[in-house]
Amino acid sequence: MIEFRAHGKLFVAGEYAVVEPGQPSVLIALDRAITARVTEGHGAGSVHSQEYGNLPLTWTRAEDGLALDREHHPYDYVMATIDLVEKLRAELGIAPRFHDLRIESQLDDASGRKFGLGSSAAVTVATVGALDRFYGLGLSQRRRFMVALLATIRVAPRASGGDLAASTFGGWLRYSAPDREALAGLLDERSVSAILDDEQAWAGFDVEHLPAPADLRLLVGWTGSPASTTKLVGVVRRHRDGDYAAFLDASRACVDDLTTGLRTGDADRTLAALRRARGLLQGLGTSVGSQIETPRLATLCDVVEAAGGAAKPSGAGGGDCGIALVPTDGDDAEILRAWEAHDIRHLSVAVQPEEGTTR
Ligand SMILES: Nc1ncnc2c1ncn2[C@@H]1O[C@H](COP(=O)(O)OP(=O)(O)O)[C@@H](O)[C@H]1O
Ligand SMILES: C[C@@](O)(CCOP(=O)(O)OP(=O)(O)O)CC(=O)O
Repeated sequence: MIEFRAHGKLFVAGEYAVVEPGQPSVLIALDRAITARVTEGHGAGSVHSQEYGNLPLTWTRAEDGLALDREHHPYDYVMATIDLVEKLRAELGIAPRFHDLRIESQLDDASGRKFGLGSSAAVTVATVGALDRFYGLGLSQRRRFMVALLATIRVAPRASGGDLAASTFGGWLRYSAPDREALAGLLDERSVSAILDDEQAWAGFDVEHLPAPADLRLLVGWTGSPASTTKLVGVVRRHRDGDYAAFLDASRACVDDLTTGLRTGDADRTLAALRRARGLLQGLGTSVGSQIETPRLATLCDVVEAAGGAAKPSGAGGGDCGIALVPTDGDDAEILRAWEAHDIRHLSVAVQPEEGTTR
């Protein structure tokens, strides 16, 4: 049996700005993953996951591609990924086979509730990885990311792909996105292989490992289910005015500072950059009239500040996780007690070490 694990993620800085091609962000991969296991299928393909309840998703082949059971399942991340990988397989002249894919997630709790740890990205990267091995496509790590992003564009055209990068490359990462609108256009016109080979099409995409912060510990708290990320990104899009350009500049400067803090092992600079990143998201929320930092996320952060650390919402906000960095000689117990008193759930996650190189 073939198995592939892909990790969850959290944004550290650069959210919202990162949806613009070339705008930098910082992310971490987490030691919680989604596993995709694949075996030979017979007469049809299937996908089993708690996400689909008791009814597996099934597909067969039609003359012009895959024939999906759309009545029971929407065209989701897994299906978009299978569709794209099958297209690439055909382009490479590899014979078609059916496969049964089994997905297992550590990114939800027992009831299937999501913590905002990047399950859509992890399931996409895990599916690409498992099918790459199943068909022997020989994709490099970088190409697996690219295929995952092309599949994601079909489902969430505005997503930055930062979560896919964290899931693919692991560790602490600096990431900026290519132009997904342009890539979406190319997907209608050209073969997948031609797009993967065209360096120009990926302008803006950059990913680089960063060292973990010196003398700082990571803490993550979950504040409850958020508003829809797609909706929040849409709200920000509709408010792109003069302030937005200033926000992008400030976000870049902040991410650059964070990058320097990490690279030079400067804990004070790293903490200061995280605080600035929190302020930028607060300002963005105010300027678009949408709450990115909810009252509970504010409490999560304030508790950490009072204990000498720095914290901010991670990702789109409106709920979900806050991320904190605290000096290693500080008292975590005090923070965790205060979080608990405010009904903020501490998630015991750690950073998943980097895998391979990003080049
Ligand atoms: N275990 C899984 N099996 C199949 N698909 C999954 C699984 N987990 C997540 N997904 C896909 O990802 C989507 C959730 O994405 P999203 O709401 O963005 O959550 P997250 O913030 O965790 O990425 C689901 O609707 C589904 O399409
Ligand atoms: C706003 C963003 O920059 C970050 C959103 O991060 P989240 O981690 O909150 O998103 P989902 O897991 O997909 O719900 C949008 C993006 O980068 O695509």
